[in-house]
Amino acid sequence: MKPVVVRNVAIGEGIPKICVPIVGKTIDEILNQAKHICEIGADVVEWRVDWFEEVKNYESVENVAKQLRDILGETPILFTFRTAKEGGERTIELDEYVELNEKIAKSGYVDLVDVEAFTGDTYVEKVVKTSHECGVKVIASNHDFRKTPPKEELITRMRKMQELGADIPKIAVMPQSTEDLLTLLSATEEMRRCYADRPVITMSMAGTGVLSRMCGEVFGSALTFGAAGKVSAPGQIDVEELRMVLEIIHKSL
Ligand SMILES: O=C1C[C@@](O)(C(=O)O)C[C@@H](O)[C@@H]1O
Repeated sequence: MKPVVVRNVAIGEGIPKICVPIVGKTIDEILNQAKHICEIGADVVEWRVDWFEEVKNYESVENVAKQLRDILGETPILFTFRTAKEGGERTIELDEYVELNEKIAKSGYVDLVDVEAFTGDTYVEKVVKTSHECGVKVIASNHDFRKTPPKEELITRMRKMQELGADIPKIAVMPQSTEDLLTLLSATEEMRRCYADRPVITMSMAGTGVLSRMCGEVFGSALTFGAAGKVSAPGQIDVEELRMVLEIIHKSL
């Protein structure tokens, strides 16, 4: 399995990488969060652009992306518009969604884009193609904020993301029981052992799922989201505490 190398960060090798989301509404909030993340350190920074109040104005989006690049230097930037149907802050027309992702990939200011895998194959493939032409990696994602589908279904979805050409499949699900957490971990482990030819990212959300955000190195999840203040999904823990736990596990393996 080959890691995905973005700037100097090898995702899928060694200790899981920590990604910290920016969830500001205004330009000031976004840039201040970026400065704060620089101080505490992150392997990857996710800009959750669906939170941004000016997201419908592309010029403004690109202008903020440029400033984020200046602030974050060599830290890889993941650009994510999370749609309302997958737990994000707003809805978007499909054509606009594709256009936004393609334009930002072409801008040169971001290193990775997140595309929701079940948007429609042709749309996903279009974003993947354009991103790759620009040297930008693609995370294909899928979220279920209500439940945890069966293991076979989780694996089928991640395999589908590979087939669509994503560099990293990602799946986030909500547990309704401790057994659901085991289902997510078991799907991750089987995916790595039997099917994955690239890194994958998985998490079980909320309190019941929190263990899944820490034990990626054991079961096969290459990156985990940690919070610097505001969380972007239930169950994210503080970056510094998360880093400590990841290191403890890493040392023991
Ligand atoms: O897809 C994900 C994962 C996530 O939902 C989580 O559960 O940590 C947080 C989101 O910001 C990110 O885009």
